[in-house]
Amino acid sequence: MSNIKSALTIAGTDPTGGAGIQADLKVFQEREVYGMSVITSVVAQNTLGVQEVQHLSIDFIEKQLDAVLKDIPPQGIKTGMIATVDMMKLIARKIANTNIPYVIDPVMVAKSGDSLMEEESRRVIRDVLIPLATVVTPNVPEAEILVDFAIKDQEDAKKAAKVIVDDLGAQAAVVKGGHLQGEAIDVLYDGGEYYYFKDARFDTKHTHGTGCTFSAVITAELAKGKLIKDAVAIGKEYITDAIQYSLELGKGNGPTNHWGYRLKGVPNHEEDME
Ligand SMILES: Nc1ncnc2c1ncn2[C@@H]1O[C@H](COP(=O)(O)OP(=O)(O)OP(=O)(O)O)[C@@H](O)[C@H]1O
Ligand SMILES: Cc1ncc(CO)c(N)n1
Repeated sequence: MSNIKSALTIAGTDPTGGAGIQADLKVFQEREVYGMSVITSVVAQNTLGVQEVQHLSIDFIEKQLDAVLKDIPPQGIKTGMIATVDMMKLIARKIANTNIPYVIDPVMVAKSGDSLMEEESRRVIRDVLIPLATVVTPNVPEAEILVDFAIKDQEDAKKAAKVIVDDLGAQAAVVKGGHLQGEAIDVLYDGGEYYYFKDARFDTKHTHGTGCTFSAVITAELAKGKLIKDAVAIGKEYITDAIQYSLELGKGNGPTNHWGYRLKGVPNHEEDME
């Protein structure tokens, strides 16, 4: 079994299982890579929002990272919620000297509107972590903060992806269109070409954890050795199916659900035709 591929997520938690570490591990399992996790912050949250956050100490995050990296080096790494500057600097130091594909989901604000990152960290993620990234996967509000201009349409999203690569130093960037109007179109720029990933938009509020799930698929596929554009294509197809079958669980925004699609049940949500 020496050709087993493993992936590591470094992120915060969601005890209701729809976002963060829990969502990432479910995706890794679905994509048939061995999933591992390092927790940065423990988050009391659910489908309604974030109630409280407790950060783990830098020392303890470092111990977790060493435990994994010295024992089972992964073929793909992703980071999600990294709330503080010190956490970012530690992670940069640990990842900088590896050649492992690295996906950054620059989680700043939860869908509920709750902040998941300190203000000062927004500059540090841009300056310290993004230059190390194989792929960065911002949503529109996150991309706006990273590039410092407003994104109103696909042309702006394209410009933002180019700035993240050419000026900020990532190998590739996908600006996700979930927050724009119309079809759900994500734009990938890899330093050479633009690729557009276009799919149906579903009329549902059950989209908790879509960003985590999408970036975890990309990480799993990079771990298997896929090209960036192919990994993103698989991520897009997966998240579209998982949103179509997302679950009316909880009192707020329910989680995505890929096995619903796999089992070919009746779709839970209709395509948004407007
Ligand atoms: N209603 C929808 N129907 C279909 N696809 C969607 C919908 N909303 C988002 N997507 C897709 O889901 C993926 C994640 O995009 P989104 O912009 O929602 O991420 P996000 O805001 O980072 O998510 P979160 O913060 O909840 O984890 C993208 O591929 C996007 O195009
Ligand atoms: C821990 C965590 N990471 C990311 C998100 C993004 O939605 C969330 N809600 N919680």
